[in-house]
Amino acid sequence: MRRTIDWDGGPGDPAIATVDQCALPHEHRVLRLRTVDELIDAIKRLAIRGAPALGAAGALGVALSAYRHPADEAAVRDEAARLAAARPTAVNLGWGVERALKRLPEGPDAVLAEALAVLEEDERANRKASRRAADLILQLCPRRPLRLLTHCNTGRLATVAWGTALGVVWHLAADGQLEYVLADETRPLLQGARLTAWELAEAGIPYRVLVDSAAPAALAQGLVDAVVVGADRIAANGDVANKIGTYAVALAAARHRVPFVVVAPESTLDLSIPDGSRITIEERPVEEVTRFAGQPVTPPGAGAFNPAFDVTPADLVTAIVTEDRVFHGPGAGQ
Ligand SMILES: CSC[C@@H](O)[C@@H](O)C(=O)COP(=O)(O)O
Repeated sequence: MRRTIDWDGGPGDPAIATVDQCALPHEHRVLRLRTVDELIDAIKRLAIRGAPALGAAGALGVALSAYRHPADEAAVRDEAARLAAARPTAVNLGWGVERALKRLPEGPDAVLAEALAVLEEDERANRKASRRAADLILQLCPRRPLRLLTHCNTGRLATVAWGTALGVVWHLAADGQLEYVLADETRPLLQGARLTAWELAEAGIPYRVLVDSAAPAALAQGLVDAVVVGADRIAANGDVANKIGTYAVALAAARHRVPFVVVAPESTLDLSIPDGSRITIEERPVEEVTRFAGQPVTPPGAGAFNPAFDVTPADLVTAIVTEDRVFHGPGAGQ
C-alpha cells in the first residue's frame, strides 16, 4: 500500500484501507474500515493519527457515509458531525469532513472525488513544504552534514504519503546533507519510538531514540543543529499546538539558540482563532500514563494528567513552513 490511508471501495462495497498504526513496529497490518463507526474507533485508538492523515480520514469518512446512506442526507450529516468530533485538537479532521460535505448535494461520487482530491493535494503539499523547510534549515545552520531532532511522528504514517517534518529528513538525506536524526520517544504512546524509528529504519537513515526528557540534554551537549516538528493546529498569531512535549523541546531549543522549525500544510492553519489559548487540548485516558506495555506502573488508583498536545508560543518558533509560505516567528532571531 503506497498511501497510509486510501479509498478501497468496490461496487456496492465502500471501504477505507489504512495502515494500523497501533500494530507498528511489530506488524505492518492494513485495516479495512466499512462504516463510519469503525473509522471513528480507529481514530480514537490512534490506529489512524497525525493531523494530515486525520484530514484525509475525515474526507474519506464522509464519502463512506454518503455511499452507505445514498438517500439519507441527514444520516450522513449526523455521521459527519460525530466523525469531526472524534478528536478535537487537529484542525485537519473537521476541515476534511467539511470539504467533502460541501459536495454532498451532488451525490456520493462527487463526495468521493473531493476526498480523493484531498489525498492527492496532501502528498503534493507535504513534499513542497518539506522541501522549503529543508532549504531554510540549510540556510540557517552552517554545520554539515546536519543533525536533526524531532518529536512525535510526522512521516508518511502521519500523512497520506511522504510526511511533513520527517519529509525534511527525506529531502536532506537525498541531498547528502544529513548526518543523523534524534527521535524523541514521545510518551505516553511512543509515536517516536514506534513509528518514527520504524520509518527511519525503513529508509536506512542513521537515528537514535531518546526519552523525551533527554532532548534538552542533547541540545545542551550541542548534538542538534535544528529541531523540526509538525503541528496539529496553528493559531493566527503563530502559536503551535503539537504533541505533548513539543513545548519543552522548544524551550530548550531557544535556550541553546537552536532553530525550531514547524512544517505543516496550509490546512493545519486555523486563522479563525487569534492565539493558542483557544485551542482545545484533547485529554486522553489516565491508563495511558498509569500503565506501560500493559503493566501498571503506579499504585492502584493513581490519578494522571494526560493532555495529548501542548501549545508552543509563537515567540519560541523560528519559522512555520507550509507549501505556500514561510512565516518567520518572533523567535526567528535565535
Ligand atoms: C504531520 S503530523 C503533525 C502532528 O499531527 C503530530 O506531530 C502529532 O502531534 C500527532 O499526534 P497524534 O496524537 O499521534 O495524532
